Amino acid sequence: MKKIIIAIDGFSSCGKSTMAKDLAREVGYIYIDTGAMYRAVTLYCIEHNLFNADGTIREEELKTQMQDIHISFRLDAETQRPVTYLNGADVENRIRTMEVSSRVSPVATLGFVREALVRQQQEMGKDKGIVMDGRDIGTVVFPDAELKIFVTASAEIRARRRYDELKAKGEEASFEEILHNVEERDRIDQNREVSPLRKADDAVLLDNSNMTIAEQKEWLKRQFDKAVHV
Ligand SMILES: Nc1ncnc2c1ncn2[C@@H]1O[C@H](COP(=O)(O)OP(=O)(O)OP(=O)(O)O)[C@@H](O)[C@H]1O
Ligand SMILES: Nc1ccn([C@@H]2O[C@H](COP(=O)(O)O)[C@@H](O)[C@H]2O)c(=O)n1
Repeated sequence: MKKIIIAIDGFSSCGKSTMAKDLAREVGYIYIDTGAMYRAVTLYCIEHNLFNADGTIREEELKTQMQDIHISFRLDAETQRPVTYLNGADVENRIRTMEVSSRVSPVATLGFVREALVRQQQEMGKDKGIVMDGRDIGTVVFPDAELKIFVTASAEIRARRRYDELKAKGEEASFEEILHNVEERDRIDQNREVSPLRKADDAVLLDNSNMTIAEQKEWLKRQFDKAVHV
């Protein structure tokens, strides 16, 4: 069967990685979470004092240090889930904190950061057989992807899902703070100059506000089956 590229874009916390990961596992494709890459660069900035006290980024310093930032993914042998590594260290949990979530979107507005990460993402998908999720996969990273999905759901539903997830993990979380973060990231992602978040003209729109995880998984598998049998 021919191998294709599946680009899944959409708003923050709408279930992109859940459905992308499930599909990749089912059809034996590689899964890449590009948000994790922007989060890893943000963690690097936090740990190397590249944020000023007012929250702005020391852009020139980050630009010269981009060559020192090496991001990779490895599959956890036990969970079979991808784990994000930054310069050889497992940062999977550290990139999911509210601190990183609240600082990542400004980092992702920087053209030189995007150029470096997009280059790596294109290299990862050069042999196809990949499911990649993010904000610009169908528009910029793989404009010729055979299957493009754009996912959305109401901000309240997305924040509620993230809140429930954190609570289930036993983590402190405020619903209001999460809702604010989700809305603020959407605003920055949609309005940035470089590669703003938007639906590609040829992407299939999915509003999963009233869908279960199982339903959206089946829906995506049907889209995949159609795309590979063209
Ligand atoms: N249809 C659904 N119904 C209920 N919960 C869902 C659904 N889809 C995903 N979730 C849950 O919502 C949360 C966010 O999902 P996920 O991490 O896949 O979103 P995302 O779009 O990849 O987020 P981000 O933009 O932050 O990377 C997770 O807890 C996930 O289990
Ligand atoms: N292709 C992408 C992926 C992500 N971003 C930015 O990173 C933030 C975190 O992404 P998550 O998928 O983990 O939520 C996101 O809010 C974007 O600012 C991006 O710009 N392009």
